[in-house]
Amino acid sequence: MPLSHRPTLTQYLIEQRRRFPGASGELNALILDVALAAKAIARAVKLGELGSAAPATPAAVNVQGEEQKPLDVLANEVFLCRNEGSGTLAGMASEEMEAPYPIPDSQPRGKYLLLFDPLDGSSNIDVNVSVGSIFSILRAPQDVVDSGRAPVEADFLQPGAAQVAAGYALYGPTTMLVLSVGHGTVGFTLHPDLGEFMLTHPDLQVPPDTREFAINASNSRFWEPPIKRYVDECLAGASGARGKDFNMRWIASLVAETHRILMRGGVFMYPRDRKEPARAGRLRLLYEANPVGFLIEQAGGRASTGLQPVLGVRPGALHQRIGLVFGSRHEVERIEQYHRDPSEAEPANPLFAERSLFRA
Ligand SMILES: O=P(O)(O)OC[C@H]1O[C@](O)(COP(=O)(O)O)[C@@H](O)[C@@H]1O
Ligand SMILES: [Mg+2]
Ligand SMILES: [Mg+2]
Repeated sequence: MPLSHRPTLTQYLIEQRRRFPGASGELNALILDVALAAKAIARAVKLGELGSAAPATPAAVNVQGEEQKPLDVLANEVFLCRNEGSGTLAGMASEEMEAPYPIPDSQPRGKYLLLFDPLDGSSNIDVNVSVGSIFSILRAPQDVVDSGRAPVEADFLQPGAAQVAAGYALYGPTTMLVLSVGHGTVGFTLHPDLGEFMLTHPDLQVPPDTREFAINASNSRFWEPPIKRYVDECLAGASGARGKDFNMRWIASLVAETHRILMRGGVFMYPRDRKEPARAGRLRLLYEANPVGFLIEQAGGRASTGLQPVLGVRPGALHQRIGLVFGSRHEVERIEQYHRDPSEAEPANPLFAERSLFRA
């Protein structure tokens, strides 16, 4: 399609509002501010060592107990500054901050809550591999809107199914914005000269079947039996129970893995495991699992904890972690089936078990 005919993000949002009159202009304004934040972060990421994101000395540690990269801090600041004055928000919550961020009294308040992982996959920055930003938009509870009080943690603890919109920006060879406002999942590519996100992927669909899986295999000795079984069967390939060969990928950047799956299918697993029994998983429910789950399900895929749809989980804490499995529907359903049926949890064939590469 010629560039002149491609809708911009603004045109797409206006068109959505015309087709689905329930969507308000406030939501559009909020999404455009998030997109502007993404453009600023994309610019900082592209400058790399030439940019101004100075290393903290000593290295800062965030509420997750993880070392903060300078770009984590900068991306967080950009999200806060760009969105606090939008007039669309009652409050924000970030993976990088312990408590919710109240909108300053000097700024107008709105009816939405914005939750974000300002820079995802930040362990990849130094090696120049794709990173991204993930965001989730919820409605603030009515009493927050009516009273104008600052939202507290409990106001953010809504299941993923309640999301009004979710998306991510991917800072890769091209900068992309992938978005769902609840009517499918679409992708925009940032035109570097025009500075506009142009609609390039108007109807992303995750194919129901795949021969590609992604998991951090260094954790294999901690996996629970259903995941061990699934991965062993993939590795056994054409000679095993599945009767076909599989390919494996691991980028260690959730945004990049999600994007691959939206482009060509696949299954991603960061399941609950026995590595740190007190921790329910690696990924954060509110900033990672829910927005990714929303995008994947809106594209016809499936997102699960292994035991239940992730979008149905009622959060218990702002920084709650969770096991996550998502992607091509038939594979995710198979993994859920392995979780439901403990008698099937270990492979029956001893020869197959012996051959397993990842058996502890
Ligand atoms: O290093 P691991 O254990 O493979 O974990 C990788 C996972 O951690 C994350 O990087 C977590 O995100 P952050 O960079 O925002 O902390 C995910 O993007 C990715 O899937
Ligand atoms: Mg992350
Ligand atoms: Mg992060």
